[in-house]
Amino acid sequence: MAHKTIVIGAGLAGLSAAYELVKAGCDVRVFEAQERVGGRVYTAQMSGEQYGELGAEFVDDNHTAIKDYITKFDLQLDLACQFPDDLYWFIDGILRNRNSLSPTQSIALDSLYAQLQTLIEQQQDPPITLDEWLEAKAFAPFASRIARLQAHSLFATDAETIGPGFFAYPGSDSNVIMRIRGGSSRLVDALAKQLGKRVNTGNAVRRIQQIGNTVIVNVETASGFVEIVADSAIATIPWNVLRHISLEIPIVEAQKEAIFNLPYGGAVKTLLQYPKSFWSQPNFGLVLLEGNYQAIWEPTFAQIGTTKILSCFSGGTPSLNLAQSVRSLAEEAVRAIYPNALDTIDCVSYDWSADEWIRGAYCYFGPGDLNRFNPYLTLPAGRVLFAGEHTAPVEFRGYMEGAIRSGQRAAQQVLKLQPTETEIERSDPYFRNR
Ligand SMILES: Cc1cc2nc3c(=O)[nH]c(=O)nc-3n(C[C@H](O)[C@H](O)[C@H](O)COP(=O)(O)OP(=O)(O)OC[C@H]3O[C@@H](n4cnc5c(N)ncnc54)[C@H](O)[C@@H]3O)c2cc1C
Repeated sequence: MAHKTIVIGAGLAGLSAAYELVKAGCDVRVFEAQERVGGRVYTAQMSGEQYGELGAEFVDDNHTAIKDYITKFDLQLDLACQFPDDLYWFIDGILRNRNSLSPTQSIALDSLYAQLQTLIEQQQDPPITLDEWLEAKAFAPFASRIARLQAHSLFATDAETIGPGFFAYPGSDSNVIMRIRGGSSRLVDALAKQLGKRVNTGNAVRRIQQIGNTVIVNVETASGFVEIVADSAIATIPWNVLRHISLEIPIVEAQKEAIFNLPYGGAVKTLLQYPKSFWSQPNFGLVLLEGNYQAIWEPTFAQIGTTKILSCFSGGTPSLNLAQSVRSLAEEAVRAIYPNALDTIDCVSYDWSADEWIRGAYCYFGPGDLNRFNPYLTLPAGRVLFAGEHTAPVEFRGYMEGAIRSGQRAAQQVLKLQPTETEIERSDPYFRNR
């Protein structure tokens, strides 16, 4: 009798875990609260057969696990940006990239990155916020502004809350970022197709219990609550959602504390569609700016059609104050850089903090929490394993790469579990014939 595993959540972590377990011969069922799979991967189709991403978009060159799946499922990658040339800062009304910074600005930035690198090398996790750390180190004002901007645009949080120990991990020092041709959802769809009817959407898990060696998961379906029994479970849902689910499992206090306290930033992504291009450089690039939206780029760079989309990203506290004005505020952000911007023809926007099954953008670590929580992110709680971007190796947290790696790691943890008594009983002819 095959080992039975319940996977909770059909984002990239859950789908990867399920896919790997099915390949290894396990009996897997995936329960997803929403009617669609993908979680924070969500491609929006816009007019003219163009598309943009409301969630995850960029694939870094060193993101090998996602690139392996992309190859395996016969998907293609398109170039999005090359660094340093395509990274711009719009500061004090001037659009600059690394080549056009003043010597003083360059030195300030080099000094910031060198100090952050030292934090990584020495595994330091100072018990102060990034804001306090910037003050304490007396960086030049330009470097501090860039760091605060990156807290919003990359980590979806504020310099006043994130710890410098976590902020130091920028994810990758990749020179190239790419995107999946046809949209990130293509990868989700490919994984879900492999799993077929094992994936149950519109099924929210409300309780996870372990009794003896059996895991019992309570699921809310369209026709009421059902209890599903298995040998193990993998919970891939964000911890700010998991903390609202009843957990009756053997879990150590420190891990519970991490589940209840791991913070998530906020993010809104607003896609503006324009009748044609109006910017100067061939690749709009990745433009970081201060204000309501802190990053703008063009997902249609390698797409066919004359219409163009700009992705406008708002992270941290500013993202919580956009309310109903997303379109006009995003248009305003674009006009700040390009006063001759055309009128938009379409707009789609998504607020990740308002999604009750995600409740934020991605996890971040407050002062001193990186070293405090790290040992408990992947620790099994009895026969319940944890996956999701928040449990990935630190440099891949907040990325699709992290979600996939975490799912693959949790699948390996399941495979290492000893057969339960139920399994032994089921496979023993004496028990089978009784
Ligand atoms: C705005 C934004 C931009 C991003 N940009 C990038 C990028 O450019 N590149 C990149 O690599 N990454 C990016 N990311 C991060 C990336 O999207 C995530 O790291 C990754 O998709 C997380 O996958 P996951 O499986 O861990 O979680 P999720 O995708 O959140 O999956 C968890 C699933 O669990 C479900 N769920 C929740 N509660 C329950 C329950 N009780 N019962 C059943 N199901 C439940 C949810 O509905 C969800 O589908 C971005 C994220 C956001 C929000």
